Amino acid sequence: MPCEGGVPTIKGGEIENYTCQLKSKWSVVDGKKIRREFTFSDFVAAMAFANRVAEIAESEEHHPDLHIYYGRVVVELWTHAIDGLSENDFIVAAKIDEI
Ligand SMILES: C[C@H](O)[C@H](O)[C@H]1CNC2=NC(N)=NC(=O)C2=N1
Repeated sequence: MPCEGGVPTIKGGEIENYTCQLKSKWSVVDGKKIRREFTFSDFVAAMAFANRVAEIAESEEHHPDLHIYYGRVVVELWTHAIDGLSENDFIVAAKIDEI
């Protein structure tokens, strides 16, 4: 379900319960975002990955912040509507981990 507010943020020890269920190691930023860096051979490969992330974001109606560099993409997930983490962030992270 897309988030339009009205749900509590996932906080504290609960964040760890979610991150440890992800296949890869996402770091927690300021207790309100999760972040992972992906590396690639060049810019074209990084862009191709970013476009696959965009497809997931559109189908889930939940959109990460993407920082695209030569050979590197940084993905940050947080839920704007509640200014913190929701289950949607972990669902999208799990799908990105499958790319
Ligand atoms: C109406 C629409 O589905 C909502 O605005 C969605 C869109 N994508 C979103 N993405 C993220 N990361 N946070 C949100 O709160 C959010 N809200």
